[in-house]
Amino acid sequence: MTDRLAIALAQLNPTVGDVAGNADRIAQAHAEAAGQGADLVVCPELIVTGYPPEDLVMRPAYAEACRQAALSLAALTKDGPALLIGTPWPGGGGDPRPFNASVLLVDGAVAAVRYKSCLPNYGVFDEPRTFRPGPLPEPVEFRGVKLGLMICEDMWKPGPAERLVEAGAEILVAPHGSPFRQTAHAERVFQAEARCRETGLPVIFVNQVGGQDELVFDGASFALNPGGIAYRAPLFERSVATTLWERTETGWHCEEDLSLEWEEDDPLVWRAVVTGTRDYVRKSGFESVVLGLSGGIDSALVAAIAADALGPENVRCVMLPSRYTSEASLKDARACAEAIGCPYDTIPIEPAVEAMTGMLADSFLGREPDVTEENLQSRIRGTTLMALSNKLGVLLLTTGNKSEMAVGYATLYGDMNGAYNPIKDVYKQRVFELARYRNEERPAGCLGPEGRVIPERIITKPPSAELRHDQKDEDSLPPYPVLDDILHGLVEEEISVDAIVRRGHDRAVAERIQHLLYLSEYKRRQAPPGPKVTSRNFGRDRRYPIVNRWREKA
Ligand SMILES: Nc1ncnc2c1ncn2[C@@H]1O[C@H](COP(=O)(O)OP(=O)(O)OC[C@H]2O[C@@H]([n+]3cccc(C(=O)O)c3)[C@H](O)[C@@H]2O)[C@@H](O)[C@H]1O
Ligand SMILES: Nc1ncnc2c1ncn2[C@@H]1O[C@H](COP(=O)(O)OP(=O)(O)OP(=O)(O)O)[C@@H](O)[C@H]1O
Repeated sequence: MTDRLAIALAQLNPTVGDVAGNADRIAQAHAEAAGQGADLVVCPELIVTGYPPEDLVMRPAYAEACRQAALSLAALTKDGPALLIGTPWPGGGGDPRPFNASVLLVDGAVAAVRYKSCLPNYGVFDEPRTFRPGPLPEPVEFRGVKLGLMICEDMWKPGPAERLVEAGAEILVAPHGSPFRQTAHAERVFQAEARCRETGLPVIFVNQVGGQDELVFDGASFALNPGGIAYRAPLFERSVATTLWERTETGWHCEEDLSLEWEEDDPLVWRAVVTGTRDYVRKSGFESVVLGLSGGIDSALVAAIAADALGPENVRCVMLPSRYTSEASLKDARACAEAIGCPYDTIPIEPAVEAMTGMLADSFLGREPDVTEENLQSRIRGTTLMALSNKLGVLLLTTGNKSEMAVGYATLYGDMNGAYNPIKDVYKQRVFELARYRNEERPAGCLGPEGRVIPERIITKPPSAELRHDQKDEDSLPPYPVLDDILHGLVEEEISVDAIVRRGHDRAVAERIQHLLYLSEYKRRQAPPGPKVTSRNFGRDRRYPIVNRWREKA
């Protein structure tokens, strides 16, 4: 039995499906932790496969490859620290779903395997679909110390911790695959404190970092003593840090090191969208991106995010002017590209607009120009940008904010073309806030320049799609503060139209926004993915039917 333990929190960035690469990442972390004098290295949930692996884990060959990779890592522990790693663990019996397991490797062998018992089935999670639940966990013994393993959701319910303390656990260890949303830190610490209070035991929380499709993992691992947080790991960065533990009269305690503070609000959201963009592009095998830079706020913000993610030299900005593009837009787009330091081209779309208009003249005979002609310009831009993507081997970023995507204010196969949308989960009001924030501060890990990156006029002028003369967004939509508040009510809060009217909104406006929200589900299902930053994104978090005649009256 030992009275001291050095436990490394390995906050790693795996790539889903890259089993060999993830095993290497674990081995590297193990070597670093060995250098720090660690006795045990704790990795995030399902680190061998990367979280969330979705239906992939139901392929027997995949689950078995993960298990084998986990077993082969035991060799590292012969002459080094022990390892706690997460992997799917096939269960047999005709059920294609494996267990979501934590494997303790000690002295070159498997010392224990424990399964996750509470499988989350809400929000973005649907684990009962792909994993089978395990029994309530029993503690595992390491150097005479009983560790209580709570795999992610097992920390979010009282049952597993209660069982573990009854069975003699001395330290609770919680490997996590917990995605970012603005409220995540508070939620996680709240749950860990609750388990700590109920059991009197300290908690080690180790989370993944990096982007995976629409999810971004912020890390933010921590150690919690019954007296409060003892250690905080960095945000959004890979880190391997060894914490020192001592057995005292009142139980195990982590030596305090609170040198790191966690940021809140704008810096957090900024780093989330940057991390999501960087990892989507890089993990998909691309180095650089292209986007249409219109002189408006949305594309300017996307260019700044992409430059922070990939370096300005890897963000190609293209102005695609039409007859409606103002002098101001031309100047603003160029000034923005210069401020960020991105390559910048101009490709006028007028020749294509004339050619398409001529081609369609007979078919459109006798019909007045309408939104068709407006959308044609957007589609010509979309096609041009996809041609650049094909020829130059760069991904196209799309730029529709959450407010626009909510009401369908975007053109299918036009400005919705693209691989990834960094601001898909950012309401328009927040777009302005983030632009102001980034002009004042460059957050940690960002590759773009210091100082102002978005010219002031882009932030202060009224938003316009410039698809016809004198067009303003507010001709078709309520002012953004009104629109965003109604949308927040309908999407994040899921409150009734009645409740929105009681909040002070006009009934006809609230009903119209609800109608547009339901109506444009078909567009959102065809929209590119983008990083989740709110409590409810369009995607896994909010699953509404496309064909839907339900409308609620105030
Ligand atoms: N239920 C349904 N299921 C599947 N498809 C459905 C559908 N209803 C219509 N459609 C199809 O969708 C088409 C209509 O959609 P779409 O062609 O996109 O066009 P639509 O939604 O009619 O127009 C695009 C709107 O977005 C605005 N816009 C465009 C570009 C940029 C911006 C901006 O500020 O960022 C704003 C533009 O001013 C206009 O108000 C229909 O013609 C039909 O083909
Ligand atoms: N003249 C243009 N040159 C290049 N890209 C354009 C141009 N006009 C529109 N786009 C692209 O289409 C997207 C939709 O833009 P649009 O100007 O219609 O409305 P928006 O949502 O207000 O966006 P932004 O604020 O970037 O202007 C833009 O973000 C941009 O990527």
